[in-house]
Amino acid sequence: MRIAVPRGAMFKETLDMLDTLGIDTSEVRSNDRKLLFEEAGIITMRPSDVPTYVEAGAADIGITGKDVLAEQGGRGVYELHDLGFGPCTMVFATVDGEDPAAEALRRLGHMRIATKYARIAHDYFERTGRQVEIVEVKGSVELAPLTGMVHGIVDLTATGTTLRENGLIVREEIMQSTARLIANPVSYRIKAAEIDAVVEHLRAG
Ligand SMILES: Nc1ncnc2c1ncn2[C@@H]1O[C@H](COP(=O)(O)OP(=O)(O)OP(=O)(O)O)[C@@H](O)[C@H]1O
Ligand SMILES: O=P(O)(O)OC[C@H]1O[C@H](OP(=O)(O)OP(=O)(O)O)[C@H](O)[C@@H]1O
Repeated sequence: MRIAVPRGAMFKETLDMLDTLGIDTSEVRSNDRKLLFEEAGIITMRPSDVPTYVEAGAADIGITGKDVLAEQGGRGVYELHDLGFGPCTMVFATVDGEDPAAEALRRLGHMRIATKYARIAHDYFERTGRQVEIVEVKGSVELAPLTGMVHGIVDLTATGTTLRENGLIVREEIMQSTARLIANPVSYRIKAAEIDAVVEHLRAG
């Protein structure tokens, strides 16, 4: 069985979880640049690429954030288990101390929002009856409103440090996210016993 493992924020806890399944992750831990670990059956990548590899069957199962799955909605993968780690919240945030009257007026019109999560942001504002123009950025989203380029951001927060350090405050919470175990639908049938054993083990905690 091949497993798609996200590097970055969920990397260490993912490897700790795989250890509990009896998978030897020592080579992965000691190798920053290598991507495919044949013996352990692990391939490593950015969290947002995990659904792509799992959907294509290049990995049988994978670990990624609920936020990633929401943003990429409609992927052909099964979501098997909430792993609980990697908690964070998708929020709408703006510059602190802004004039409430100006904000109320703007809500009647058109807001410009910077985000890496265009679909989540678009759907959220549409659902709540507001028109927005989405400005897609690749990272450090918190910078965008400080330059006046946008009125607010939709981004993940965990400790709140990044927002605070940049003078931004949470206006609205959009969704909670944690790491999820996903599976390729064909693998889920062909390797049912193996994958079921993993899920059972995780459910048992
Ligand atoms: N404190 C956190 N901040 C941001 N993301 C977190 C946090 N804790 C867990 N996560 C999860 O980790 C993912 C982001 O991980 P990371 O920052 O390593 O990725 P990235 O380099 O931004 O890659 P990508 O381009 O795939 O989003 C999020 O999608 C989320 O599910
Ligand atoms: O609330 P905090 O604990 O401060 O964490 C939130 C920050 O972490 C993430 O950024 P990441 O490090 O993934 O970089 P990015 O902005 O380039 O995506 C996220 O986009 C926030 O910027």
